[in-house]
This record gives sequence, C-alpha cells and structure tokens, in this order.
Amino acid sequence: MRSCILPGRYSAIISRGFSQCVLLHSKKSSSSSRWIARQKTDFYAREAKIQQYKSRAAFKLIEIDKKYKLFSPGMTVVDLGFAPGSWSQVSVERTQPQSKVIGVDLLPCAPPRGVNAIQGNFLSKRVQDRLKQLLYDPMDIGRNQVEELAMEPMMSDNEKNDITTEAPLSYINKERRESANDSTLHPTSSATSTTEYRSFPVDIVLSDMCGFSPQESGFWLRSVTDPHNRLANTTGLAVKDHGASVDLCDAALMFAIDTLRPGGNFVCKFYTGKEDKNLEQRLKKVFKKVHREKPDSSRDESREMFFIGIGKREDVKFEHVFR
Ligand SMILES: C[S@@+](CC[C@H](N)C(=O)[O-])C[C@H]1O[C@@H](n2cnc3c(N)ncnc32)[C@H](O)[C@@H]1O
Repeated sequence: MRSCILPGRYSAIISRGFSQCVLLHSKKSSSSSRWIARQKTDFYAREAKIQQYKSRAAFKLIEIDKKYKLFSPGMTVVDLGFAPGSWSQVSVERTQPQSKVIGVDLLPCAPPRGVNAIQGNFLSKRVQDRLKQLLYDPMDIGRNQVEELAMEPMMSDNEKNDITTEAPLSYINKERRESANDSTLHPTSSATSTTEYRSFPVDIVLSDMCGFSPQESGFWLRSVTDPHNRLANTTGLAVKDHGASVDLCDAALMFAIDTLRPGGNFVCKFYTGKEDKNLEQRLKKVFKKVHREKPDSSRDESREMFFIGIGKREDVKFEHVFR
C-alpha cells in the first residue's frame, strides 16, 4: 500500500492507485497554499468561474480560435484529454447547432453538456477504435446526450489504462442504429456530410493532453470528488515533459491523418524542447499552414506552447509523415 500525506485540509491514504481514498485531517502545505493564492489572484481563473467554464484553460482555446477561426456551426470535434472539460465547452458553444463533440480522457469525468466522452488511454488501440466507431456511427450521438455516458467507479491505474466507459444504448438509439441501413455513411454534421469527406468524419482535432504524474503533495479540497485535482500536469522534469508531450502530439497527429477531413484543423499542446522542430516538420507535411502559439492566458512560467495546423492537405499518407 502506498500512503501519502495530503497537505491541504485533508490527507489521504491511497491504495490501489486512486481507487480508495480515506480522508484524514491535516495541515495545508505551502504548495497547496501557493496554488490557492495564485488561483485567487489569477484573472483567467476568476473569469472562468464567472463564465462557468470548467477551468481557465478555456481561454487558451478562445484566444487561439479568435486568431485562427477554427470553429463553425455543425462541426465534429474530437477533444483529446478533455477533462475537466473547458475546451469541450468552448467547442460546443462555437459549433452549435448540429455539432458533435467527443472527448477522451484517462480520468473519470462527467463530460459537459452536449459532449460525449470515452474514459481511457488515447494511446491504446482499443480506445482509438472505440472513438472511431463513435465517429463513424450513423447514429447522431453527441447532441446533448450526456446521459448516454455512465461514470464508472474509480479504477486502479492498471484497470483504467485500456478501458472505455459508456452506458448501454438507450432503447431509442438502439432502434435508430438498427434502422440506419448504410453503415458506411457517416453523416455527422453539415460540415462533413458531403460525399468526398465521409470517410474523414472529423473537422477539428484538439489535443490538450499532457503526460501527467500522480501528485504526492499539493492536494487540496475536492481532490476526491474531482480526480483532476490529484494530478500534476507535468512531472517538473523539462526533458521528460517535453518528450511525453511530443509523443502525445504524434498520437493525435496520427489520428488526424486517419480521421480529419481535408481542410480540417488541428491544435495540440506541447512542452518546448529539442524535438519541437521535428514535430513541426511532421505537422507541415499534414497541414498547409502550421503556427506556434503561446496564448496570453498560458502562464509565463509554463513551457507549454501550442501548434495550430490549418487546412489538412489532401491525400496525406502516414508513411510520408512518419518515417
Ligand atoms: C491539461 S488537462 C486538459 C484540460 C482540458 N483541455 C480542459 O480544457 O478542461 C490534460 C488532460 O489530458 C489527459 N491525458 C493525458 N494523457 C492522456 C492519454 N494518454 N489519454 C487520454 N487522456 C490523457 C489528462 O488526464 C488530463 O485530464
């Protein structure tokens, strides 16, 4: 059993990864106090509360969209690493009506209204296959059908690595699926329903994934109800964070090659380091324009940056990008 003292008002004994947590009382740590103090004075954190976004990260995507005009109504958006869900919220707002937003995250997280989600590791083939199945499904899930998704009880790291969670289909949707007589058509939205694009059902791939590490200190309130609060977004080791982020960007890029329509757009977060240039070169093979952005809402002290790929090229071949 691994045990750790949770600074903040609580401490926890964690066994089986994250699956069991016993709350005990303890003193606030300086790191959690610093985090709370920073959130209180952070303009974007306050603004996120006022505008009811799940997190301040919403403003990074809003800034990027302001500059590059990524979204339009009726689009299909895949949001990789969606939890707690502010990018998905922005995606839904900017693509309604008739849109489809699907998120994937390792963490159990109730998706925002209008979003469907898969809980699982995006690097797992099984999770990607399930995501594609949802995208290609003729049934129009994702329109405010949050009730289609069930929250699984928390799982151990091993259990959660490779698992997707969804509630069984409702009776109505079973009927709709059965009556959909051409399973090769994927009319997901007005933006993607034309013949030439139906094998590429996605209009935008977003990836805010980062290789997080379980936190052993710095816990604060709601770390049990919101597992997101138990994770650090980075390990603090620049080289490791950089390498992990490039791997996740590459996984998102491979998925985009498979599913993103020609002309579609791509956003991925990465931590700066010596592999940037190579990643940028790969992106340039897939997109007509590639930009680097550090939005104002991204903290100065963070090494995070974003690549924005505009306009996926026609006939992109996997082997031309990765070799
Ligand atoms: C910075 S948070 C995303 C914040 C989100 N964009 C928002 O606006 O609320 C990064 C997320 O990526 C998820 N993540 C990291 N690696 C992942 C993977 N391999 N598969 C799925 N999700 C992953 C983490 O669980 C975490 O929730």
